[in-house]
Amino acid sequence: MSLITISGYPCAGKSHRATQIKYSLEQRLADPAYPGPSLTVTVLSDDTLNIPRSAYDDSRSEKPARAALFSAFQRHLGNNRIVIVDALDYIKGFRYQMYCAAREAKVRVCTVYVIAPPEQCRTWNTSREDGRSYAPATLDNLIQRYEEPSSMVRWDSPLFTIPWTDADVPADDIWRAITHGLVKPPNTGTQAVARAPTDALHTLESTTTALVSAIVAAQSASSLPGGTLSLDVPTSTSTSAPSTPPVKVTLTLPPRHLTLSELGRHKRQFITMHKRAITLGSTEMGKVDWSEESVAHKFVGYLEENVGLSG
Ligand SMILES: Nc1ncnc2c1ncn2[C@@H]1O[C@H](COP(=O)(O)OP(=O)(O)OP(=O)(O)O)[C@@H](O)[C@H]1O
Repeated sequence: MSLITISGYPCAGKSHRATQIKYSLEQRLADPAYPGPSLTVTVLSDDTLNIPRSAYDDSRSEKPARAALFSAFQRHLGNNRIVIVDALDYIKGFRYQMYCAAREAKVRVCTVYVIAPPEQCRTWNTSREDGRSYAPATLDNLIQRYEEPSSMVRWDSPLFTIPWTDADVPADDIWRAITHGLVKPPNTGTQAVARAPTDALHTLESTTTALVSAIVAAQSASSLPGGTLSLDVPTSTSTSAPSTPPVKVTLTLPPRHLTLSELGRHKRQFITMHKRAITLGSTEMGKVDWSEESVAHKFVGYLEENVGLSG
């Protein structure tokens, strides 16, 4: 019935907030002053799935961990549940993917951004007594790669921001969002299809090519390598109908210049991975949405994961 996605730096206090939110929701569910259907609140986290913090030490172990979280989330999305995904959820593409699945399941969504300064996260990580600390280098790396949620994008909104200094969570606002907020119907952009559309391969090729060209152009226009790039990716729709805006993406790159051949290699790998899904209708991460916007965001997520680690 509802999805609450928690996102924040490692050791920023996400589980602490998830516990507060769960408690506040359960209080309201038991209170006749808040009439409504009978719901259960389920928290999904690395801990409930027995994923150790060391899974984030490298991309080989991180990917299956994320896939496990995503499939647990899909299994739990149901009519009588409020699902709280208490995880790093630091990749924009991953939050987008959960949002698409939630819309497909016609559930209400909201995102909770748990904020703590890096220094505070390091302190809490060091003083942690539950044996669930991150390796210091992993913690720093995750903070560096963290993609902040934004209330300006539909997959992160409504967005509730909780600073580390706040004693409480905005329980009433969260309650309203997930019990009375708009249930967005699946649209052409988020509807997963049983079979890929016939132009899926073309979309894969053209969107990834456009994105690679936009990265190359942005790199040559910038004096410093790396950093965060905001790109407009032209799509076939925006090219043929100028009133349709290009897809806007933000991409965080490692501090070095990416060559066209490296980007081309990642593009080919991404296409190969997804070609299989054209025939199967899904990947290990679930059904595939073949819209140009979705492909662009997925490719951005793929590049951020793979380019950052291959340098
Ligand atoms: N607001 C807070 N005040 C005091 N200590 C806190 C606060 N938030 C978190 N901590 C401490 O930081 C540590 C990690 O907290 P928590 O598990 O909530 O963080 P997390 O973001 O869920 O971590 P992870 O990234 O490992 O999932 C715990 O030892 C906890 O006591």
